[in-house]
Amino acid sequence: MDFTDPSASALYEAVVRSGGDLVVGLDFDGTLAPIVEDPTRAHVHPEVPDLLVALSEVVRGVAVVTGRPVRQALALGDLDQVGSRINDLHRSFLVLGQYGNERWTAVDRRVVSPRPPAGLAGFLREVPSLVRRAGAPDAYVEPKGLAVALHTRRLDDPAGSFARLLPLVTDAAARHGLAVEPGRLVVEVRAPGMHKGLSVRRLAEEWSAKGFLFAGDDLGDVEAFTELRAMRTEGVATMAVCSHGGDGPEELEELADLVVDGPDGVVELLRALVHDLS
Ligand SMILES: O=P(O)(O)OC[C@H]1O[C@H](O[C@H]2O[C@H](CO)[C@@H](O)[C@H](O)[C@H]2O)[C@H](O)[C@@H](O)[C@@H]1O
Repeated sequence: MDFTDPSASALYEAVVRSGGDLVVGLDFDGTLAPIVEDPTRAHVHPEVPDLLVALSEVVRGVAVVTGRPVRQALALGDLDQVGSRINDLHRSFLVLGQYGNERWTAVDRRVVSPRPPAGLAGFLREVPSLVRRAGAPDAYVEPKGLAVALHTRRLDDPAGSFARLLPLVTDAAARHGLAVEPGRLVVEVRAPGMHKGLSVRRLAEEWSAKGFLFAGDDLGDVEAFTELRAMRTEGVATMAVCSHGGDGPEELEELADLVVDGPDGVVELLRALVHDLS
């Protein structure tokens, strides 16, 4: 792997030195799977399944940490099958869904999840009026069990619709005691209190990580990147990788140690990691 930035190169070498004590956390959409118009058709890059298995053999653990419900990520990423293969090798693999609220491990093979937040049913009743008032009546509404995501990517004016929808949704979510998670032409409403930063911290503790590499592409990954910075001051070798593409947020790029070119770039990096750790 060629690094143009010497500080990224030094961080990568430190992460590689953590070897068998390294944890790799990977976001799903925009990181393992290219962004597509229809969220039900977001499949992982074809090399991802084999790479996750190969990676699991040379690191302490591999985790997919996503805003998606676990079951969706398992289906779209063929991750159930990946989990079986990794389990057969007696290595560690898990999927944390809905920003860490749901958990699935290759050993237990069942989704552990809390109940939907109390305010969600009330918020859902308001959705038709919210999208109408935002001039986005055809926004795609993605029910997620513990949350709901409102997508504007397939509308005539995706960015304008998103900008009009966000304040209305933020106000309604607050009235129902819910949190708002804006993303790439999507705004999600969910329970407060959990985010990818906490997920990263707990994974590092669970797997006694001496190194942690995390790759993500969206605002929902900001807390994970921030947590990696904190862990670095505590002596853990960390690297935050931004999977750059199209409408991804500048804020994440600014926090990143390395910016790669979308899922293709993530795959190239994971390939290098497997090679350098073997
Ligand atoms: O944490 P992630 O794995 O990145 O999940 C975040 C959200 O991703 C999905 O939406 C995004 O990807 C779609 C498919 O490429 C795209 O159409 C949409 O515009 C993106 O925002 C997913 O649908 C959401 O539920 C996730 O929360």
